[in-house]
Parts: sequence; C-alpha cells; structure tokens
Amino acid sequence: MSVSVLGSGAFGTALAISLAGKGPVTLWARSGEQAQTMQATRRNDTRLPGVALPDAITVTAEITLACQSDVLLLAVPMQKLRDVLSVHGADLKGRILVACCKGIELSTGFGPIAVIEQVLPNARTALLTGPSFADDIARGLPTALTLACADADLGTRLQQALTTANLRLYRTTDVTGAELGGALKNVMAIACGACIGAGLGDSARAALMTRGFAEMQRFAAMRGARPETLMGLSGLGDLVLTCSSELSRNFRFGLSLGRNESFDAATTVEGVATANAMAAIASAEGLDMPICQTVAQLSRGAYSVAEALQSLLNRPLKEE
Ligand SMILES: NC(=O)C1=CN([C@@H]2O[C@H](COP(=O)(O)OP(=O)(O)OC[C@H]3O[C@@H](n4cnc5c(N)ncnc54)[C@H](O)[C@@H]3O)[C@@H](O)[C@H]2O)C=CC1
Ligand SMILES: O=C(CO)COP(=O)(O)O
Repeated sequence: MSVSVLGSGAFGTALAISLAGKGPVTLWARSGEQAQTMQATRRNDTRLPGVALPDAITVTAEITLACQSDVLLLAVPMQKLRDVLSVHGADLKGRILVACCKGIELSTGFGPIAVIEQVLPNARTALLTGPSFADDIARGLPTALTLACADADLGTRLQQALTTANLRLYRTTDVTGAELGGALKNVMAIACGACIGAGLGDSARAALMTRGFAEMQRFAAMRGARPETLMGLSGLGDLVLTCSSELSRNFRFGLSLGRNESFDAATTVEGVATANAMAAIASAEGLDMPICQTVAQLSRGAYSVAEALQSLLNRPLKEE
C-alpha cells in the first residue's frame, strides 16, 4: 500500500519520516512555499527542528499528486479537518483515509471519523492514535500506537502497512473508544498543567489524572465504547504521557494558565475546543464531567485557577 501524509506539521512530518524507512512517502503541505523549502532543505524547521527528512520523502503542495497513494494519513488539527475534506473532497474520493487527529469538533460534537463520513460518505476510514510525541517518532525512538478500524480486514492491512521499525501498531475495531481516549486525555493534560503551574503539587495531579480517567470512562461508556479500549494505549497510555510531560502542548498550555502567563496562540492545543465540546455534550446528557467542565471554563477565562480548584473541592462528597 502506498502512503501519503496530508499535513506537514509536527505529527505529519514525524509519521512521514518513520514511514520513509519502508518506502517512498509523499508529504503534502498546504503552502507551496513551505513545501518548496522543506523539499530543498530536507528539514521542517518550524515544527520539527533538528531532524533531517530522509530521501524517500517527497514534499509537495500538489494535492492531486499526494492523493495518488492508496492510503492518506490526515495529520491536521481536529478543528480544521472538515475544511481539508471539503476543499479537497474530489481528490480524496476513493482513498483510504486514516485520521491522525485527536479531538472533538466543537460545532458538531463529532469525532474525526464521523466528520469524514459526513463529508465523504463512501470513504473507507481508520484512526491512528495513542501516546507518541512527534519529536520521539522523528528521532526513531520506540512508540506504540492504536490503529482503530471498524472494518477488521482493512484494519489488519493498515496495521501491516503503517507499522515501522519504531512504530508498533496495535489493532482494534473500537473506533469510538480510540477516538475518545485521544480526545479526552488532552483535556486532562490541561487540568494537570494548570495544577502544576499553580504549585498545587504532584499529589493533586495524581488525583486529577485518576478522577479525569473516571470521567473519560464515563463519557466513553455513554457513547458505546468498550471499557478495555480506554485501558489501552489510546486512553490510559496517552493520559499518562500527556499529563506528565512538558513536551505536551496541552500540558504546557495548562502550565501557562496556572502561572498566569501568556501562551503562543499559534500552537496547536486540541484540548481547548474538545473541553468545550465535551462540556456542552455532558450538560445536555446530564453526565457528571466536573474536570472537563472546569477546563472549559478555565480556557474561556471564566474561572481563575483558584476558583477552579474551589469549585472542584466544594463538590458534594461521594463514593469512589
Ligand atoms: N505533535 C504531536 O506530538 C502529536 C500530534 N497529534 C495530533 O496530530 C494533529 C496535528 O497536530 P500537529 O501536527 O502536532 O500540529 P501542527 O500545529 O504542528 O501542524 C498542523 C498542520 O496542519 C496544517 N493545517 C492547519 N490547517 C489546515 C488547513 N485548513 N488545511 C490544510 N492544512 C492545515 C498546518 O499547516 C500544519 O502543517 C493534532 O490533532 C494532534 O493532536 C497526535 C499525536 C502526536
Ligand atoms: O498527543 C500527543 C501525545 O500523544 C501530543 O500531545 P500534545 O498535543 O499535547 O503536544
């Protein structure tokens, strides 16, 4: 199966580098200037500095060229996915589309697979998600991810095609569980960053991760996900990674909230829109998601970290 990656940010570039160890990969950048620079310099200095692009990668801004591959990895931010699919629908038609984004669309409450299926109803879809920093993948460090595909046969073929020397893929047919694990852990990472930034300590962070995980499981169960999926790489695995490392942009965004510092608005922080989307769904469904609701309020500036802490601690006492 030939592979292209659409989206030349940190994750798209890292995936292309890893896959290039197996054969030619086309990496699509939306900006012609960026594609030319990357193709000439063999680097992505804006998103992944210090890593060389192997010769097997061709960087192009020609979407038609990129869409000639059998499998297209969609490595764009969640809130931009619909735009990319709508603008390039004619080229994407008939290809296998693997969403690599983590989040919930704010305007619809949909995960990436539902967005793809709404815009391109006959698409064959899968999701690649799990604990992995782009920088680690690009430097060849070992990583394990989840490949979720409702079609078990296609999932098996994609698992073979996308496993690389440093990227070990596990397979599931539980797309909903895999999507929600990746989306919700970002919200919890913001909460944990805010907790550490405000100097509340590692014990408080452990409490947030644990109670946050309970929220993730509750939400996923409501959506029909399998409980064991949340216990896996996309869920517990990604929660642990993102809530405990300053390499995470969501965690760093939380840190800035906790420290009352500014944060670069151009940085992709998927957890903000996802927290707001989840909070709205939880309210509508009457589901108890206090950490998610608090992160949504914090991210909108409706709460200070001190107020957020009080609102969480003042909740009625309950059974674990
Ligand atoms: N960076 C990481 O370590 C990881 C990222 N991810 C996920 O991958 C997704 C992408 O993240 P990153 O690559 O890190 O973000 P990024 O900010 O580094 O790159 C985003 C890319 O999307 C492109 N883009 C944005 N809007 C677009 C549009 N309308 N049309 C075409 N292209 C557009 C940008 O030009 C940029 O190349 C996110 O959902 C993230 O959660 C998943 C695992 C690891
Ligand atoms: O998803 C990631 C790690 O699995 C990357 O996390 P951030 O988007 O918070 O940097």
